[in-house]
Amino acid sequence: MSRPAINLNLLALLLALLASLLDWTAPGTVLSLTGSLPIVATALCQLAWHHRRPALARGTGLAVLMVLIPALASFLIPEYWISHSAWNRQVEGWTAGSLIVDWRPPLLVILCLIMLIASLLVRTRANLGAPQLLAMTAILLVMQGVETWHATNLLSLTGSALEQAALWSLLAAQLSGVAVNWRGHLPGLKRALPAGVLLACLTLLFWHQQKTLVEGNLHAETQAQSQRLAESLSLEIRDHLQAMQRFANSWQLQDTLPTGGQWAAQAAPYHQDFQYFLNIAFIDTDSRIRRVHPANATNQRLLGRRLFDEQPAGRSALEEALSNGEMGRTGIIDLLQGEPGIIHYLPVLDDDSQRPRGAVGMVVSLPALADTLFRQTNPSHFGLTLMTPDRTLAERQATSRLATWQHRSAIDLDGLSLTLTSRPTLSLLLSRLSRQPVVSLTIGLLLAYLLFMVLFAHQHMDTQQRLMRRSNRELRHEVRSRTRLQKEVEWLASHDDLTKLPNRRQFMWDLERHGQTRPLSLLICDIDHFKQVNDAFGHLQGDRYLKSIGELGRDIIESVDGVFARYGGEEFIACLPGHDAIMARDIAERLRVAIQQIDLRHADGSPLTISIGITTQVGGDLQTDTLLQAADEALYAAKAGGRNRVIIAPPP
Ligand SMILES: Nc1nc2c(ncn2[C@@H]2O[C@H](COP(=O)(O)OP(=O)(O)OP(=O)(O)O)[C@@H](O)[C@H]2O)c(=O)[nH]1
Repeated sequence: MSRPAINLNLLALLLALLASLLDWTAPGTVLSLTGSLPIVATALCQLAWHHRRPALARGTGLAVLMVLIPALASFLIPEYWISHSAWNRQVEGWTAGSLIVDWRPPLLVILCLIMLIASLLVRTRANLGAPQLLAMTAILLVMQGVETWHATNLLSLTGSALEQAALWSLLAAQLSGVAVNWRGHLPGLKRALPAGVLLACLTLLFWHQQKTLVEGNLHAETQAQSQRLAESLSLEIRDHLQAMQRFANSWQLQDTLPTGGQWAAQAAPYHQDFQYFLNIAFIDTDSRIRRVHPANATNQRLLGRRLFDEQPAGRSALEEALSNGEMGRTGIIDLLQGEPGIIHYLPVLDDDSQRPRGAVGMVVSLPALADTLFRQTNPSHFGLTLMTPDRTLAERQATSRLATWQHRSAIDLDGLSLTLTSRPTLSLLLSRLSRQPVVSLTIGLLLAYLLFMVLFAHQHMDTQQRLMRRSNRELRHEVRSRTRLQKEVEWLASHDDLTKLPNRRQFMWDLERHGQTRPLSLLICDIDHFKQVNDAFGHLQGDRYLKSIGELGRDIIESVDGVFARYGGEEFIACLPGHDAIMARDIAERLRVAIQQIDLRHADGSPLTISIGITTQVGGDLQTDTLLQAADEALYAAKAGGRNRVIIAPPP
């Protein structure tokens, strides 16, 4: 249980609770509490972990993940799988009018919490990727800081300052509690962590760039939509002016004032097409309203009224038509009907004199005109306002919550400048917002984690292989030295250490090996008066004499494919397979003479000599004891006969 880790966790818990409290008390943001609550739960989960309650920590962590993963999914799943409005339908029952964005924590907070909890679920073990998860949490937190300062996002993707501070504390708590356990994995971490962190950083940069691009495109798209709406308003005005021009011209051929019936019949189709005309009236040269359509009660009351008196704001426009025979248009005025609008006056000219006989007046209600236009867009997509520089003419509220974006489009209304302000709704934007940047971010972070795991495992395997290679080398070395030792032991067991000749036991085996060869001769050689050598020169010199005789004996006997061995003390023994007694005697003589001739002398200067007893088996089974005894007896005879001679034992 690490004290600093617990303190840092408590700090995180305090900060998260404070953030929740502020969210709770802030007006209208009660639902953003959901951003802080998972942080509180994660802090509790970490506290349980640091208090050595792993089961409780795992349970809490899994419960938080069960909330966070659907929240992350709502950022990832394409609109055509689960639409944004479907997500909203899930939550609108919880509190009236709430949207999914009110309930889910910001994207970067979700990712940070998932990393922190995942790190606990893998028991903060380096070989299960905990260092990479915590490093990615740190990178995400840095990104949150950057996003907070340069927030141009459609949605807030970051936690509040308090929430970010709480997340930093949670991260510090985990690091202070577990980093010490990773010391043993330093080579693996050195190889895997830089690559994993680099990929995570690149992923975040790529995500940031993609997100900016996607939001920019969406902004341009909704702005273009707003612009098209403004242009269609201008087109509408132009259309109705052209239509009314035709309407005015149609009266030129008629000499008399149109009857009420004629007027209604002609004006009705136009009114049908342009329903925002409050009326279409015929005004005589004295500015009196003589005919009006539609003939509703309001319009009926206008009949006979003199506009020069009744509507001074429109006088100059009317005079333009009645006096100059040109089309006149009022500015935006308060109409007699009590709403803002504009009136177009089109002269009706006498066909012969081309003098005005009156004018057609078209009264356009701007709220009604705007309404016609507004009806072209879905109220759940945009909030719209039509305004002059100093007054609002018409407004259409959206049925859904508005985003912060606002598009302004200028409208040229036959020389009058209006502004159409459109504000897209949050639902519209979120339903059109591409999920690709968040998908890339999630996949990129997952790949960064996997890259860490692969490199870490690779390094681990490398170390294991190195250790295995080293222990194999040591094992091979051990086997070699044991084999050498074994051979030495075997050699010592079968050889005489002084003369390096086979010893008696080995000789017996060799004799058995040649046991089937006939004839088979056996020689026993004994140095004459060797005791005197020892006595005169000492044992060491005696040993040197023994070695010299051994070397000479081996050379001569092995040159005829025989075996020469030390029989014991100053005695040697030889076996000559395939040699009969005569041949054996010749070889023995050669040996005797050779020894006499080398420079081995007694103290009195006389040469060292040997006596040799020979026996030969020419047939029958090998009778070692008999042979040995016969050779020994022959040797005894040689000694008794005066030494320095070769005696052949009599045949058995
Ligand atoms: N230096 C040395 N002397 C040895 C070794 N083995 C036996 N001897 C000596 O060989 C001598 C044998 O002496 P004896 O058995 O009396 O025989 P001898 O002196 O050779 O006389 P004869 O055999 O009768 O001619 C002894 O003095 C032993 O100590 C050995 O390995 N090294």
